[in-house]
Amino acid sequence: MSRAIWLVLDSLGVGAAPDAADYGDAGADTFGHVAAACAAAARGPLRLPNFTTLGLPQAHAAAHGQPAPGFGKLPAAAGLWGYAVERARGKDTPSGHWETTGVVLREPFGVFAPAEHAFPPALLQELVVQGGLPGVLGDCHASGTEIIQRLGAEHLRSGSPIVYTSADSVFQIAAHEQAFGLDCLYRLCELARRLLADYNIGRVIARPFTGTAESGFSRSPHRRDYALPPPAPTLFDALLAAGGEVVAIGKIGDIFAHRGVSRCVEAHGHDELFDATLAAMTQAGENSLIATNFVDFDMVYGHRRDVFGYAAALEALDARLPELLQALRPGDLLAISADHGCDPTWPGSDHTRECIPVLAFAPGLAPRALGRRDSFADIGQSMASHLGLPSLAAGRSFLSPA
Ligand SMILES: O=P(O)(O)O[C@H]1O[C@H](CO)[C@@H](O)[C@H]1O
Ligand SMILES: [Mn+2]
Ligand SMILES: [Mn+2]
Repeated sequence: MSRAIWLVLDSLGVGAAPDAADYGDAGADTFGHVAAACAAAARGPLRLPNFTTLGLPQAHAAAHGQPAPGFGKLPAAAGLWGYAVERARGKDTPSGHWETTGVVLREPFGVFAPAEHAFPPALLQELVVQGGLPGVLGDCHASGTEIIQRLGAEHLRSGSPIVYTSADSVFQIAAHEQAFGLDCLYRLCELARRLLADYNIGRVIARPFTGTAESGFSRSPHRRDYALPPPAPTLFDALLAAGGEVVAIGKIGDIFAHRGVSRCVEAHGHDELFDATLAAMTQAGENSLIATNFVDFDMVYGHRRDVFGYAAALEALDARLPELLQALRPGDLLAISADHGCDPTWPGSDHTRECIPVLAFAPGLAPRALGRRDSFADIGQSMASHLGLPSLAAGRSFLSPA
């Protein structure tokens, strides 16, 4: 009789991965650099008392070799804490989430090179013809908030949607929510998903925005991701097959292409996501997994290189952790991790190849250091073992005897 609650702090890396140099990310450290910026600023060091109880700064210190600035004397944690390296080659959201649930990607996703024209002309031509478009704008690597300011007015004049990508395996389409229409944008993304069948691109993402040239443009909350499904059964599939329940909160459903999910809960912003997690914890029965992705760390702060925004979001989530800890029942396992880094002090606007924190807490579980885990899959394997499921294809449980 058990339940698992898995919180993904999207992009909260705890230091460069051993192979970070292959990604141009040697020295990246999302948690450490946020902590360092705070310790050096008038606002003062990061205050994370509850994450410290769970072992987050301890996990960072283990991965990085020394405590982050502002975390000199680290107390003993009350749970299990360590860090994990990603076996899949990639630093994107689906690779990280899927590996955590037992599916290690053998072939990395395809990406579009940062050339003057990022996309193959034949692909764009098909999109224009089949989509009945006057043309497309963009066709480049870009930050999503920047490109709508740059091309939003031209999009309104021409009716041509803005297509762009990043170091992630994504084909993103930005269009005005009212002028272009949300349904038209979603349909266009479905077409793009079909046209990309041979390109192994992880996600097509609809990026609707609102506003005018005069007032400026801003993205609406109606983003929608069209992801490839995981190439093999995940922890979610295993739990469903065993008659359990999987509650996917926020982006989780999209990331798994809605496979292995019993119920999706839409929520925007960390407070809503947190509230939805608490609500699911009161409703979910035995043999259930509640998975929540806290996306703003990545989308609102990491990619935007907003280091103090990142810090404030961490502190805000920390302040709410006691509510969640109090909601844990005997038999519940809380696992907290991340999916990649997105160091807000790093050049550019892309993810960073980093180790992730591995935190686990359960009533009655003796605290312990987990050290370095060789795959994110150890987290899923541990949840599988906690839930009494057969072993997943990858990962070593840290709950079973070594
Ligand atoms: O700059 P925006 O549009 O937020 O893009 C970010 O979000 C996408 C999905 O994670 C990636 O392409 C990343 O670069
Ligand atoms: Mn992510
Ligand atoms: Mn991202």
